[in-house]
Amino acid sequence: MPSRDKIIVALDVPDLAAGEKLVDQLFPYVGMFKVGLEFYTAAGPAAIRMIKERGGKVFADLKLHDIPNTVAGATRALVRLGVDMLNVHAAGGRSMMEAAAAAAREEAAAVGRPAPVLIAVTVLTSLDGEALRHEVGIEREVEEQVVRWARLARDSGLDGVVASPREIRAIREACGPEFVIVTPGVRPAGADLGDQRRVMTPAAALQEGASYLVIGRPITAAPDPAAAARAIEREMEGII
Ligand SMILES: O=c1ccn([C@@H]2O[C@H](COP(=O)(O)O)[C@@H](O)[C@H]2O)c(=O)[nH]1
Repeated sequence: MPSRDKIIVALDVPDLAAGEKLVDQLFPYVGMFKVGLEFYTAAGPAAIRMIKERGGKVFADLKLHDIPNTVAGATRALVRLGVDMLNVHAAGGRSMMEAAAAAAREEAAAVGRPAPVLIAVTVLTSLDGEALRHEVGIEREVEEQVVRWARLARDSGLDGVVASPREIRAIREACGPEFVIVTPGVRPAGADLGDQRRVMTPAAALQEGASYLVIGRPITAAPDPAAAARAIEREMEGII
């Protein structure tokens, strides 16, 4: 897979015009874009349609987390919008994830499209072990909790997980080579970490076995986003 197809650019922008500008700058170099909470809340389904109209793929990073019936309904709506990947929180449990998987499968068949890749968010990459234990109240090491949720996601019929690059090896060992591992928390050497806590460079994340890298601010906040994306791709070329 060429490196451009391994990168998912996080469009964390306040309005449709800002999203359009970035997609127009980046689409030749990046194949998939992530619409997350900020962009979707600001622009709604138009954010997804704008990317699809330009030929890009969409990861709807809405981190669904609710009772199974509600998550199934939201999943069906996202499938109808034509997203290529979407996610739910593993913390929602088995019934919720099974409901999402069934809804994705059934709605995709009903509209005659391939089912989107369905993944579960594990431990947010902004949390370190200290915060997981003392703030969230989970008395396990981060890696152990991530693998626990990855197994649950797999057993609930999901295709993969969102996790930090630091847990990739353990997830691969537990869930196998076909399991999709999407990793935010990616920072080129020397880049500002911002609110991220569990990070690796793009090349290191790829070497660990990531399926896709989610990269936002190191590309979108750069003076020339296309140049920043291409520099990251060049760093990755040597690994693929
Ligand atoms: O654990 C998670 C889950 C999702 N994200 C999202 O990824 C991007 C990362 O953006 P950067 O600017 O590269 O930090 C962002 O949209 C998050 O909502 C995550 O970071 N960690």
